Amino acid sequence: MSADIIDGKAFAAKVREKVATHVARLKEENGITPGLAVVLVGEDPASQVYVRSKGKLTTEVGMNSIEHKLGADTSEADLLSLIAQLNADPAVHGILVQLPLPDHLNEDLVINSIEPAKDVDGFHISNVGLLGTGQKSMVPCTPLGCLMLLRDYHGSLSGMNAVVIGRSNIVGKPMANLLLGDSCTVTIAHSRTQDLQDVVRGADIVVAAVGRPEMVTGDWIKPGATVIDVGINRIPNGEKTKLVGDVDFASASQVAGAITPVPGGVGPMTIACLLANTVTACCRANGIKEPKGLTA
Ligand SMILES: NC(=O)C1=CN([C@@H]2O[C@H](COP(=O)(O)OP(=O)(O)OC[C@H]3O[C@@H](n4cnc5c(N)ncnc54)[C@H](OP(=O)(O)O)[C@@H]3O)[C@@H](O)[C@H]2O)C=CC1
Ligand SMILES: Nc1nc(=O)c2c([nH]1)NC[C@@H]1CN(c3ccc(C(=O)N[C@@H](CCC(=O)O)C(=O)O)cc3)C=[N+]21
Repeated sequence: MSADIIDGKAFAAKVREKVATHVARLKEENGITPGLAVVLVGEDPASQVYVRSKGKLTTEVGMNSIEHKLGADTSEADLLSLIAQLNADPAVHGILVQLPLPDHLNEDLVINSIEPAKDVDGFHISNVGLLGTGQKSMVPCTPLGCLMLLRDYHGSLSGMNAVVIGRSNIVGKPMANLLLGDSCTVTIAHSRTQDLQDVVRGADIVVAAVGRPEMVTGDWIKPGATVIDVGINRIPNGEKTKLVGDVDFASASQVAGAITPVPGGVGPMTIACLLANTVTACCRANGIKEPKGLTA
C-alpha cells in the first residue's frame, strides 16, 4: 500500500491567498495594514533562513514586515526594551521572537514580556493557559497547521487514538491540547517513554516532533494510520545537505494511510498560520470582526 501524500505546501498557499484577501479588505475598508515584527538574536543560519522566508511571505500577502536583527551578545535588558517598544507600537499587530535564543537570555522571561494580544506564536503563558482551558487565544502556528491538515483529511477526529512524540512547549504540548480539543484520545511520548514503538503502533494519528532524523520507521506505524511529520533536520547528503523529517518517509509511506512530506508538509503551514494569526490579532486590536475559516 502507498500512502496519500498530504500536500502542506499547496494547502498553505491556499491559506495565504485567503490571508491576502483579508489584508486587502482591511486596507480598503479600514485603512489598516497588518504589521508583523520578527526579532532575530544572533546568527544561527537555519533561523536566518526562516526569518528571510517569513519576511518574504509577509510582504507577499500585503502585510508590513518589520525585522529586527540583533547581535548574539545582545543583553536581556536591550531585548526586553525592544519588545516593550513593539508592544506599544500600534502599527505592530504581531510579534515573533525567533527561538532558540542564545543561552544567556531567559527564553521564558522574554516570551512572557510580549503583549499576549500580539503573541502570534501563542507561546505567552496567558495564551497557553487560555488554550489549555479551551478559551479564545492565540494558537501556536505549527500545531495549528497540523490540526488544519488533519481536519481537512479526516473531517472529524473524534475518538481517534493520537500519539504525539515530543513534549516541547512550542510543538508537542500544544499539539496534544488541540487534539484533545478535537476529542482524540491523546498520548504524549518523549525520551523517557518505554516501548515507544508499541505506543506508536496503537495510533490512528502519529505526530512526530522529536528532532531526530528519520527516527520513526514504517514498522512502527499501524497500517492505514495518518502520519504528520513536524521534524526539520538537515543531514549530510554527499557534498551537500538535505532536509529530512523525524519520520523515515520511504518506509512509513508504505504502511501509513496518509503522510506529510518534508519539505512541503508542516513547515509551510507554520508560516501560513503565522500570517493568519497576525490578521486575527490585527482585527482584535481594532475591534473588527475577525475572519472565520482562516484557520482551524
Ligand atoms: N515544521 C515546523 O514548522 C517546525 C518544525 N520543528 C521541528 O520539530 C522537531 C521538534 O522540535 P521541538 O519540539 O522544538 O524540539 P525539542 O528539542 O524542544 O523537543 C523534542 C522532544 O522530543 C523528545 N525526544 C527526543 N529524543 C527522543 C527519543 N529518542 N524518543 C522519544 N522522544 C524523544 C524530547 O523528549 P524529552 O522532553 O524527554 O527530552 C522532547 O520532548 C525538530 O526537528 C524541529 O526542527 C519545530 C518547530 C516548527
Ligand atoms: N518563535 C518561533 N516560532 C516558530 O514558529 C519557530 C521558531 N521560533 N524557531 C524555529 C522553528 C522552525 N520553524 C519552521 C518554520 C517553517 C519551516 C518551513 O517552511 N520549512 C520548509 C522548508 C524550508 C527549507 O528548505 O529550509 C518545508 O518544510 O517545506 C520550517 C521550520 C518555525 N519555528
